[in-house]
Amino acid sequence: MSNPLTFAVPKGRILDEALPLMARAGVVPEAGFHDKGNRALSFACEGSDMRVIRVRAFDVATFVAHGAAQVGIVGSDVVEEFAYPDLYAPVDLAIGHCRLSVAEPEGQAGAPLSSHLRVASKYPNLTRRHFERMGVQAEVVKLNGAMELAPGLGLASRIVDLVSTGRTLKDNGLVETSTILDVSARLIVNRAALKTDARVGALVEAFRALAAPAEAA
Ligand SMILES: Nc1ncnc2c1ncn2[C@@H]1O[C@H](COP(=O)(O)OP(=O)(O)OP(=O)(O)O)[C@@H](O)[C@H]1O
Ligand SMILES: O=P(O)(O)OC[C@H]1O[C@H](OP(=O)(O)OP(=O)(O)O)[C@H](O)[C@@H]1O
Repeated sequence: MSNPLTFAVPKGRILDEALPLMARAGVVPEAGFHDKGNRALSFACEGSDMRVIRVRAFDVATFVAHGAAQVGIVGSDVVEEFAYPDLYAPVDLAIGHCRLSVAEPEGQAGAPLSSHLRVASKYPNLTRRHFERMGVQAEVVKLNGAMELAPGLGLASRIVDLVSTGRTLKDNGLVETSTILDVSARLIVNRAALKTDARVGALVEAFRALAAPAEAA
């Protein structure tokens, strides 16, 4: 029998929307996966030679790019930030919608950009690339959360972070000044595994069929 196929999912907010899609594609982790007290990170799947691993969102891309997992689900923000050559994102799952945006303190918005800026973000590559396109050199202060605090505490003049409702920015006195990327969750696969393991191609087709818009009746 072949090795189990490893499917990586992020442990946080995409998961609730991803699980029903996964079930329709035949990926159903065993009951223990849903037990909040269970500290296991790897779960067998019902009726298939597959296992689901639960990791942090950025690590989903790393596991799949290195072939430690063959398939995964992750936001396009993460796919674009890493731009791993061995990672292929063939299906837009149309869940986990948000956007990656620049934000700054309310009173400062609209002021001209200087040629050098300090920006706080969890996305150093996308941030640098965005400001480069505008002829601005951005020094990125890498944070892993609570970016919204940075401008008020003098750590950076701007932030680049995910925005959905806009509530977090508003509650922290910031305004969105431009959008860098519209984000949704993607099915990702390891390119080599796609070529060598027919189960990977079959999963891509199963998710593609789910994501395709329903045909008019
Ligand atoms: N406000 C939001 N609205 C919708 N989708 C979001 C929002 N914030 C993040 N996302 C999506 O969810 C992903 C984060 O997923 P998740 O919360 O599972 O990560 P995590 O592994 O818990 O994160 P962390 O590494 O910060 O602990 C992001 O990469 C993005 O694609
Ligand atoms: O526009 P909103 O609907 O307010 O959502 C935006 C917030 O959601 C994300 O954080 P998350 O809740 O995932 O927590 P984190 O700070 O741990 O990343 C993001 O980093 C923002 O802080």
